[in-house]
Amino acid sequence: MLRLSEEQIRDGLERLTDWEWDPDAVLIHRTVRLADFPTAISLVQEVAQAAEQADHHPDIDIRYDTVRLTLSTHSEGAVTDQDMALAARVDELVEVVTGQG
Ligand SMILES: C[C@H](O)[C@H](O)[C@H]1CNC2=NC(N)=NC(=O)C2=N1
Repeated sequence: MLRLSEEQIRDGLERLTDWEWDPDAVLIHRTVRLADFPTAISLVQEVAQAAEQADHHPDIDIRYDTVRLTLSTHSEGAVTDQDMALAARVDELVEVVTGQG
C-alpha cells in the first residue's frame, strides 16, 4: 500500500470523476445524486461488492437519492493508492448504475 504525496493525490483526482480531496480530514470524497432511492441503494450494493473484493471499504452516507462516498486508509492515516483504485472502480459503477458513460 502506497501513501500518496500531495502531488500524487492531485494527479490521481484529475483521472477521477468529481472526487474531492480534504487534506485536513485526510480523505477523498464524491457525492452522487441518483434517480431515486432504489437506484441509490443499487449503487451502494455494487460498491459494497467491489469493496469486499478489494478488502478496502468506503464510508457511505445515503440520503434518499444522494450517496456520499468517503475513502481514506485508516490503517495508514493517509490517502493511498488503494483509495484511488477503489475511487476509480466507484466511478465505473456510477456509470453502470446511471446508464451513463
Ligand atoms: C484487515 C483489513 O484488511 C483492514 O481492516 C482493512 C479493511 N478495509 C479498510 N478500508 C479502509 N478504507 N481503510 C482501511 O484501513 C481498511 N482496512
